[in-house]
Amino acid sequence: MTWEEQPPQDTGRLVGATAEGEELAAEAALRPKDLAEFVGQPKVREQLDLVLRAARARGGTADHVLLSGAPGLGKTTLSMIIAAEMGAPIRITSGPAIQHAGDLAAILSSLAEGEVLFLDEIHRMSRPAEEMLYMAMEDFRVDVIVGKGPGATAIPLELPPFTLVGATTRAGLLPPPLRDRFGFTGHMEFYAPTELERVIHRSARLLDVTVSDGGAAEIAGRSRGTPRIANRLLRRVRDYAQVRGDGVVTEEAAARALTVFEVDDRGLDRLDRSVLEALLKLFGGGPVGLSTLAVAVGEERETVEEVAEPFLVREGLLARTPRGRVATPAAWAHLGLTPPPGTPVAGGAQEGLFES
Ligand SMILES: Nc1ncnc2c1ncn2[C@@H]1O[C@H](COP(=O)(O)OP(=O)(O)OP(=O)(O)O)[C@@H](O)[C@H]1O
Ligand SMILES: [Mg+2]
Repeated sequence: MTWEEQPPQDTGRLVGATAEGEELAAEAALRPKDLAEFVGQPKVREQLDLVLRAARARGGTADHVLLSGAPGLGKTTLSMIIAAEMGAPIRITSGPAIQHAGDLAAILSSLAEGEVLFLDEIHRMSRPAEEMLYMAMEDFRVDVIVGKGPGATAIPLELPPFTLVGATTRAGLLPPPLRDRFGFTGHMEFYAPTELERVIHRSARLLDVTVSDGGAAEIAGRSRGTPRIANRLLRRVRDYAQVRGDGVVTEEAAARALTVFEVDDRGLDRLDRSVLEALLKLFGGGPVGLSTLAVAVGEERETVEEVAEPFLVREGLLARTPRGRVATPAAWAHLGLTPPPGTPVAGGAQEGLFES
């Protein structure tokens, strides 16, 4: 994928992992400000803590950091924490915003010493900008090209030392020379339910909402391992508790609210359930081709493949096989249906049915 192409977005879904518009302001208010406040990701937290402490002790600038992980897991939040922990200002931009090398040169040449440059969606930067970045990261220098054709000259420009923090949801798409120039890569994992409960309790305090332990657990279980979704569900459950209850988010209020908003106890929404239901009820659990499945649920192929399926696969409810999509026993159980006799058993039992 290059910077021009965009995957289908899942914004507008209550359980969508991406965010835009007004929600970004709501999110900013809930961002942890330092590493101690940042919940979960014990490995990345410990590694970053060492990297930053060492840099501070040396009185220098921290090495470049690459943060990779699915949307909503805290990459932007961590980049701001890195700046805060280093006592440095932060400049925020993104791959798609930098189309020409000149755009990048302008940003780089205006950085202050020690400043953190946060480059979101770094895998979507244009090729010429990427090449300029290599030299900037390694030698703190860029060559600014003046003029065109045979008369063009490269004017070297010294840069102050800075820390590049790159974020990507697709680390595999980064060219190796770029990946190699980061001193440290933090891989963000999906959060465990108990970690999400802590995120929810923390956000509830900031939003001034009372949430019981049961209420937090109920929301956490439906949040798909993602703090962004946990915070969003918390806001909707708070609305429900305020209008239909006494404002307190109990286990029961949370379960009822999320039933109203059609997010089931495993975090599946209407789209996910309709894909699963079609697979089970119309096609006996598969295998069925993606296009047929998409027509059956009245969605675009890409929507089914890129918006609904990844989570269903991650949850072990659906498998992609060379012969088509297949439901797992867990899918039948989740929808409370009994597989017809002779249904292929998932879990690799049938040879050739599942991808290696
Ligand atoms: N570890 C955490 N502890 C508490 N809150 C968190 C944590 N991680 C993320 N959040 C909250 O989740 C929301 C989304 O986080 P953030 O914007 O950092 O995700 P992201 O990885 O940058 O997502 P994207 O890939 O869409 O840019 C923010 O409101 C943030 O406060
Ligand atoms: Mg982000």
